[in-house]
Amino acid sequence: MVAPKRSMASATANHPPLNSHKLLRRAVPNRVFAVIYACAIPALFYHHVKTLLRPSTAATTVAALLLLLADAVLAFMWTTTQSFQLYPTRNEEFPENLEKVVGGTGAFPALDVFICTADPHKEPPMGVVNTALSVMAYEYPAEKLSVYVSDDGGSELTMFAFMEAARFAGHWLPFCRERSLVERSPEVYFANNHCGGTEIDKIKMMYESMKARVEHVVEKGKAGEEYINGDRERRVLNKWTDEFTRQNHPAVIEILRDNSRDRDIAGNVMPNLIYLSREKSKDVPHQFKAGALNALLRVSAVMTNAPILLTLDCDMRSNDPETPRRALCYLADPSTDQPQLGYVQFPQRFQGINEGDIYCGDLKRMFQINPTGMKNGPDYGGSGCFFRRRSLFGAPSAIVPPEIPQLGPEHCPNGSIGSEETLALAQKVLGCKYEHNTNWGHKVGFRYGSLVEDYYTGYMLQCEGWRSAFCHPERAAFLGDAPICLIDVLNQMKRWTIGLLEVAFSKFSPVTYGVRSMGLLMGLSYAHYAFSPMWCIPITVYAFLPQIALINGLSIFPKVSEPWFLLYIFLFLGAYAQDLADFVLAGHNGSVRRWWNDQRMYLIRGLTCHVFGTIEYTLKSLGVATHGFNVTSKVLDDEQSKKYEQGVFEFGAMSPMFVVLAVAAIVNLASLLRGLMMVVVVVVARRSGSDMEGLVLQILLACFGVVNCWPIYEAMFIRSDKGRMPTKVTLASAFIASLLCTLVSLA
Ligand SMILES: O=c1ccn([C@@H]2O[C@H](COP(=O)(O)OP(=O)(O)O[C@H]3O[C@H](CO)[C@@H](O)[C@H](O)[C@H]3O)[C@@H](O)[C@H]2O)c(=O)[nH]1
Ligand SMILES: [Mn+2]
Repeated sequence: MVAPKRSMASATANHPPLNSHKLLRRAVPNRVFAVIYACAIPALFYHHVKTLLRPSTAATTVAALLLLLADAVLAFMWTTTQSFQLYPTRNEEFPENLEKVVGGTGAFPALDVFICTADPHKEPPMGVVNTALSVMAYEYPAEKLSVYVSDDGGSELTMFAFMEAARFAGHWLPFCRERSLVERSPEVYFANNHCGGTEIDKIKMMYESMKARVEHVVEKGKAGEEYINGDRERRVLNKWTDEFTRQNHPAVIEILRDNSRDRDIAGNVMPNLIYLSREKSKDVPHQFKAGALNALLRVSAVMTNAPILLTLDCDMRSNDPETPRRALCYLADPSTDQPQLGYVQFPQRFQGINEGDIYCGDLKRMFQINPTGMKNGPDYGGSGCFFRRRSLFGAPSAIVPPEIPQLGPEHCPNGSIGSEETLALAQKVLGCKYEHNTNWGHKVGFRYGSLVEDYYTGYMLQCEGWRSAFCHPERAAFLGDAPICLIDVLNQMKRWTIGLLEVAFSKFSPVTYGVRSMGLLMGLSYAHYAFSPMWCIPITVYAFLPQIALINGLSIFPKVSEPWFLLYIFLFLGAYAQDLADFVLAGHNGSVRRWWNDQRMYLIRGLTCHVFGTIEYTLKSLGVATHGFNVTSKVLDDEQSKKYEQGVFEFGAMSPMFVVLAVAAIVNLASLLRGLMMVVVVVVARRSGSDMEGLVLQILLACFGVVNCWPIYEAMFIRSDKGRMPTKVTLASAFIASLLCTLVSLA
């Protein structure tokens, strides 16, 4: 599979390799294909110009102009995708050599783990607890491991859950180690291990009773007296006074486990576990997740200041206790460009995706395929990323020191994490006004200004000269929850659309600033995402224009007998075939069925979240509206889960996005029927098909649209369950569709 010439392993004369980086053989066909395709594109534009110059009616001119615009966007997007195709690589790690190279575990660097949560109702505390327990149980020296949980929900429910978890951890961690468990999230472990044994039963009961208590408290919205364990817990929960609200509260910081003091039931050191909720005030913008991460960055600097950090979303549990060692294969490798390696990104992988992955929840292209092709390493994905702390403080060559030395990456915290002095400073750096007139969010830490703070931060770090490494072991290092409800998926993508456009049209746009800072290919990679909302232009044009033209008997594409016809076929099939090949070759469930659903989601997004996100972005830029970070729900509704598992689309919500989808579905169906009728007339009347020749591409396109829209027809006309398309949406769409077709025919 690999071309040995370009392979680079990290071994030197002195030590065995920790990782290898190889160019895949498919680089050659990819490049050849890129050249051929690149020649076909100008031919298409030549054809467009010729069509435009021909004398024609107003309708055909408008159609030709729209097609030209759509194809120009497609050509731009194609160009950006080439940045992932020319250098496809594969990395491999050799953690078995780590001790030999670095020295024993005693020489491992300390590791601070950041877990973000923001809403106890959308992100159930038991899920967050499981994530935290799974990383506390990492196969890593406990005296070097600290887990920090940031709660932007400022919730006593989450606090309560963590006090319970801290106690349970004392039993759970030795249990995992003694048995060398691979699965260290108790929820998943107990769900998969039925065969008991007294000890397993005992700890399982302990877990179940903790879970019941936490869930009960969450349901009631308050920890009743009977759930509170001792004075200390009471004191902690008393911080939640009546004035304490989610948007307005003082900073809370609670050390739940302290590795200088606490031991598990087997007498081993336990990792630090720290809960914090930064100060919030309605008048001070809190910068969403980026703000939370910067608060974490500061508090951890004051307390432990580990040189390596791991960021995790609250639903991204560890699925492999060896993961930090894998990350060290890059971060501790003495033979790579050490000083420039800023972070190691593991792909976000998801649990509970249905067999066909109908909503493209895997986001395989974004998380698994594209990162392998980025020349300077992948972008930052928000979760499952090990950073070198130093990389968040300015370029590799020029450190940007924070406003107080205690926060700097080189500072050595002395004293215990619970000392009065440390806690006072921690409290101070959690203040909501702390960042005023500092570099936080601009030159230091996670970057502000985009709702996709992950993408933006990785981008800015790479512009500064940091590199990154992609680490994708066979067994997923982390597993998270993907939204399983179509409207949730679309709303998530709408938030991303807004965030990406914020970067695309900033002074740091990848096409200008990015290309200048990182070179053409890396600039294009980032441009591919920043401008991805532009997909909505060609997708909307191709979903409506040819179909409406067909209904009106207007030909807008070349005839079958013209050579241009073949050009269209090549461009379409060529792009699709390459896309399919990429998807399947990437492995990890790369079935043709999943690919088909993946491409359908591209079309759906193009008609919905990209359009609505762009509108919201524009309104925001004009100062008409604002938008926040709408946290994706991680709650699983039983009925919805069942539906999802069966692979049935869920439309049971009133949303303008569904109206657009339904209109497109109806227009495509009507157009296909009209086209087929015309064919039948030609055949029955035994006329020559020459006047049909110009409509063949349009009929094929309508057919493609209809096949893609199948779940929408089912939801509109066949299903009767709760997840069907609301009747109001269907009626409104039918009305709009007919209006659209009539208006055009009048024009
Ligand atoms: O004000 C906020 C908002 C969100 N979060 C946390 O951010 C994480 C991601 O939020 P989620 O609703 O799950 O967003 P997703 O769209 O699923 O997340 C993707 O997109 C985000 C950017 O939009 C990235 O931050 C994430 O890492 C990436 O997985 C969660 O742990 C939240 O608790 C906060 O801490 N504070
Ligand atoms: Mn998420």
